[in-house]
Amino acid sequence: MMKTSQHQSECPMAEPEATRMTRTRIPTEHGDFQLCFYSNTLDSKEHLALYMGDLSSVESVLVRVHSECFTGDVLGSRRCDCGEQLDRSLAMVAAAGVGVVIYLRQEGRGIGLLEKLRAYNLQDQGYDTVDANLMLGHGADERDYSLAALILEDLGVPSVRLMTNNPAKILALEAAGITVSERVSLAVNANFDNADYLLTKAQRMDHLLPLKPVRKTQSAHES
Ligand SMILES: Nc1nc2c(ncn2[C@@H]2O[C@H](COP(=O)(O)OP(=O)(O)OP(=O)(O)O)[C@@H](O)[C@H]2O)c(=O)[nH]1
Ligand SMILES: [Zn+2]
Repeated sequence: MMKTSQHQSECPMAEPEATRMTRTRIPTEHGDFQLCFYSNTLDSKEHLALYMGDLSSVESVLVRVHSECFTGDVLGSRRCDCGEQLDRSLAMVAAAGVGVVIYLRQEGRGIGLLEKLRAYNLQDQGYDTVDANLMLGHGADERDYSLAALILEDLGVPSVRLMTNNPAKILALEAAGITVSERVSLAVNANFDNADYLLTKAQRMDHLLPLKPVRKTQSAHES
């Protein structure tokens, strides 16, 4: 699908558009995915979608809308649950045979990597993940899901079974025109390094997390 944005500068209120630039096969440990690269008229980031199977073969498609986390996704940082969630969502799509993982470049809940790293330093001084963002002059969560909705539209996916623990993400996708027929839990095990962070997400950001106590005497390398 090709959409153009030639009138955007003349009309600042124009609806955002996403354009699939190319698609290629990516073999992973979970099987072969199709990777789609999107350009868009909202920002200059490289948003992506990985999918498997015939997306028109099911009424409601298993979907993960993942927000970029360099530290968690690439480095395997234990400060958060992102890397494990990404891996688990790919595995769940592979097990289902049909599904999509959208990879939105909204690092640090939209504040970017530099500011997220500064927020980590504040968290090491005792502030939680919400207050650290606020102290840096940001909102607690600055993400926007309109591009995820456009990507789903491009893939012909109007209805999703969304892998998430975040009720705000469900509401945002529905506001953008996507039907969320079901929430599929994507909880991962807490570890010594992310237990407080997950607790804050449950208590201050309403994430639906079944939290088990983590022994504080545990080594940082145990789970
Ligand atoms: N600003 C900030 N961003 C963080 C922090 N920890 C993780 N992130 C970012 O948070 C985003 C992931 O959001 P989460 O709150 O973990 O989860 P979610 O996507 O809202 O919800 P789920 O769908 O359940 O995963 C990624 O962009 C991470 O880079 C933090 O302490 N501060
Ligand atoms: Zn993370």
